[in-house]
Amino acid sequence: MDKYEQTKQVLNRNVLVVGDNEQADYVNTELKRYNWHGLSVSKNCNSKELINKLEIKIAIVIFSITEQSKTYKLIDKLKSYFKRLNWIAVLTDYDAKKTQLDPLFTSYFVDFFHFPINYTQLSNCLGHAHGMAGINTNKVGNSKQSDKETLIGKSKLIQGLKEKIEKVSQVDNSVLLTGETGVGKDLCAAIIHQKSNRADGPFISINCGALPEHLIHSELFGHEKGAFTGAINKYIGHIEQANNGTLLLDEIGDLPLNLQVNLLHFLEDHTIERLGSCNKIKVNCRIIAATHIDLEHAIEEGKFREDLFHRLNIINIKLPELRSHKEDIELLAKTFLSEERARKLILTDETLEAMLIYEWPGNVRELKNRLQRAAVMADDSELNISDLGLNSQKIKANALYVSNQTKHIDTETLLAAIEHNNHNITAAARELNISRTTFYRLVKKCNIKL
Ligand SMILES: Nc1ncnc2c1ncn2[C@@H]1O[C@H](COP(=O)(O)OP(=O)(O)OP(=O)(O)O)[C@@H](O)[C@H]1O
Repeated sequence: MDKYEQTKQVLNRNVLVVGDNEQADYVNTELKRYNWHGLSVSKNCNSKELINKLEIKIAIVIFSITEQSKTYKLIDKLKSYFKRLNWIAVLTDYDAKKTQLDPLFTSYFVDFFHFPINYTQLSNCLGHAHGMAGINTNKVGNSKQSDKETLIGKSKLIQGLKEKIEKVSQVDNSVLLTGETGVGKDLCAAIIHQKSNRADGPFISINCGALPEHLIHSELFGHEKGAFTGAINKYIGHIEQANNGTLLLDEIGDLPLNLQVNLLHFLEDHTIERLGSCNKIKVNCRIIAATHIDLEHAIEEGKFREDLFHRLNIINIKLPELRSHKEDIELLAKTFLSEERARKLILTDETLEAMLIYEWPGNVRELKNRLQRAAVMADDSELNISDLGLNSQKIKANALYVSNQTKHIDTETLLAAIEHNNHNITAAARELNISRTTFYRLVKKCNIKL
């Protein structure tokens, strides 16, 4: 790198600030005093808003503690644009005595702040994260191969999964990928596409849970100019964009019922109508749907159409939780670390042991995030347990929860959690530290009527 490039890199102190306008503007103004240039995006950011900010390496997201899981989804979505972004959280309503941070929190963020912000500390933290991200980006930029998606793991479960993927890629039927959050459903969908004879076509992915209900219809099916107030231009929807390729419908369980009908029609006759038009357009795309919820239970609850389920479920692949193939943890960890930075990072025996005891509720995503965070935070080349944000208490508590969960969380405990959380299943599952899928399974097993 010549002197000019070096200077440019030092001066390039850009930081993405994700949040509501007023808060983001306030943070940006303060950061300017420390020579940081904040580029704001809203929480409903679209691709146009993001595309000219791709050079950024660090980001701040401002959110309330009640929005933790929503924020993780947003970060996951942004990851498809910014592959190597180091995230810092700013909480609007943190109270050290009362606030309970979600177990996944430390796997998403390198650090967190709350109002009133100490901007000197925030600036130092940004400096550190920016420097480390610089090293990461250079490394990734050199390796074309890293763009290729691969499933890591030598266990029987992952080998079996690879074999299924191989078979499924050779046919053109719809596929339903199920499994807990972070087990690699999106990754498998991308691999199926890459291995199929549609590989030269587009791979389009849409998260049905991340879009407001009134936007999903036009996002999926497109619209004509003037179809509704605000439709200034024609818009080609995701299904049409995926013509000759593959469309991944992520979080299919969140698709509103009325759109489930439209999707079913599409799967039957492979034609769509853009909003505001009666013309049928033929589209040739393969559908892969993914969900971490129990769709059969959603059918019983009247939230998911049975006919659509059977259409999508022609091939069903259930991805294993990381805790059921712990023998892959070392390989996964070493591979992720080797992608992280130029300097070699070593896992000590003690760290590895702790990683094998921990039950990874957020699965491979959590493992990857914790290692990315550790790569930024570690003071030397040996990664220890605290660099991973795992202390021994947390590991034991987590192991206990999961072993309880797999043995017996009794009816009373389930009912109490449902009651405490005003029938909010996500919150009740979180209280018991189990996934929603497991929660529904247990509810079913205990014959509890929700
Ligand atoms: N076996 C694996 N080998 C390599 N990387 C993996 C593996 N499984 C998951 N990952 C990585 O873990 C992260 C999470 O995976 P992915 O987004 O595919 O999970 P998911 O099951 O779709 O989660 P969600 O239900 O929350 O959308 C990604 O970065 C993915 O590349």
